[in-house]
Amino acid sequence: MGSVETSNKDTNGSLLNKNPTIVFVLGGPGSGKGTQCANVVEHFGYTHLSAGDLLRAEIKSGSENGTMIQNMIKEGKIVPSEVTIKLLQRAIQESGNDKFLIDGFPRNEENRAAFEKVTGIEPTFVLYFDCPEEEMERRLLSRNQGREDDNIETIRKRFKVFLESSLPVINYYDAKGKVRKIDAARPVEEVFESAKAVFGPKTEKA
Ligand SMILES: Nc1ncnc2c1ncn2[C@@H]1O[C@H](COP(=O)(O)OP(=O)(O)OP(=O)(O)O)[C@@H](O)[C@H]1O
Ligand SMILES: O=c1ccn([C@@H]2O[C@H](COP(=O)(O)O)[C@@H](O)[C@H]2O)c(=O)[nH]1
Ligand SMILES: [Mg+2]
Repeated sequence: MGSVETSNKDTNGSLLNKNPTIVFVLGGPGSGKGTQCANVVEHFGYTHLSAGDLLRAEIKSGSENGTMIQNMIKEGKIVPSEVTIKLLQRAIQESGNDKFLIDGFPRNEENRAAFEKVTGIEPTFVLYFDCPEEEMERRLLSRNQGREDDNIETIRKRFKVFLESSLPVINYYDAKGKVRKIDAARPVEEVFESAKAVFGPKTEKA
């Protein structure tokens, strides 16, 4: 595993020069982050980067970190920041866009601090999909996408990690006035109406 690149013009110049809009999309497992990001992409022209999807693609690619990532995902654990941040940086740079929904990251305080240090970027705001555990559990158990972590044992571990490690990140940004909290326990269309209000008519594609 390599070290995290430090913030400087050579490694991050193109990222910083574009001064991208970054929205962190957070919420418990199964709260509907991916579902709503797809809607936001459609309406507002953002690029959706799911950290979990990038990690799963890394496993499939046969990367040297693949086995480690796979084991951590099976246990619901958080992959080291340096791995996830490198994948995000690469995806941002390859996208050609300047506005991003970063879904499911940062997952803990270390992720958050490392991302800000490496990229020099703070999110414009944080979209937080708030949903009760019973509803998230129901959704995950009927998702049927063949995810190795959608079983009750791993789901419980993921809920625990969310409460202990990810909620503090949301609280950190809340204290800075950056959190836009949405009641995600409603039908998809209603949740999206609330999300639309956050992004606002000014950024909607014609
Ligand atoms: N508002 C909703 N009402 C009912 N079902 C929903 C709603 N939003 C999403 N779902 C369904 O719940 C499941 C989980 O949704 P999704 O994959 O978007 O969640 P997620 O937050 O990205 O989960 P994860 O953190 O595990 O990646 C999917 O099967 C999706 O179709
Ligand atoms: O920043 C991240 C994002 C994800 N993980 C690991 O992946 C799984 C699945 O993530 P989803 O967002 O539900 O797709 C998660 O439980 C972690 O094990 C990560 O380590 N860091
Ligand atoms: Mg998801």
